[in-house]
Amino acid sequence: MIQIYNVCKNYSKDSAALDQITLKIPKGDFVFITGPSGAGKSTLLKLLYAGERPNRGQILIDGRNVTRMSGRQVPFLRRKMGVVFQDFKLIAGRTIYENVAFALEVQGRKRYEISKKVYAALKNVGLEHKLNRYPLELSGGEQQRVAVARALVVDPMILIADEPTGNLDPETTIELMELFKSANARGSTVLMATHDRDLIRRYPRRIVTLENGRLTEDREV
Ligand SMILES: Nc1ncnc2c1ncn2[C@@H]1O[C@H](COP(=O)(O)OP(=O)(O)OP(=O)(O)O)[C@@H](O)[C@H]1O
Repeated sequence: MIQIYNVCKNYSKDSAALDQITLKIPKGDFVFITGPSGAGKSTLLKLLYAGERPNRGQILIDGRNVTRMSGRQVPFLRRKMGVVFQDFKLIAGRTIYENVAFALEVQGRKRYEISKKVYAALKNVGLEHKLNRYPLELSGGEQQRVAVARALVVDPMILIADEPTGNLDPETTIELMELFKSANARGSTVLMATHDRDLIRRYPRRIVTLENGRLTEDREV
């Protein structure tokens, strides 16, 4: 369960990126965060993985107060999360295998367990045959599928995706949505920021709309 109470975030004194946001997201939900450019979508997601801190308000994830977490506790919070970005954010100097294995290595998992899980995660996105390649040798759609494998390899409690389909063609977008749907069916709570109205129509889910940092709509379709 994610509980967001009265959260405000200002990057500068005169404008609020988020203004008094209150939101409850039960375990297993699939939520689209939508709204115009600059509405605060990315900021809201960043607060959840402690990439930014709110100026006011509280965020509880599974009963733990993210807003009060020390820097040392943040990596433990992130172990429960998979994050996917529009620009993939793969490490260029590491192979596909190494990119996906990284999160498990940080968790101190055993070598054979890592290789089993990485292979399964890459197979799930149809890229097990490219595990020795480097990110820049792959197409954009393939790179995003690696990023999804990296996010899902930890069996995340929460999958956070910030405009993940922004650089993808329509077919790859559908493949990615199907991967998110099955992760959700396996129990991950999914939060996905998107501008894409067609996508939201195609995959009817809970829709949270932000405008100018305010929550203007929260509906289930
Ligand atoms: N690091 C930052 N420093 C200063 N201002 C920022 C920073 N990040 C975001 N902002 C501002 O906060 C507001 C919300 O930005 P945010 O990126 O959360 O919006 P968004 O809805 O995700 O937009 P987009 O759809 O264009 O990505 C905007 O006015 C933006 O300019």
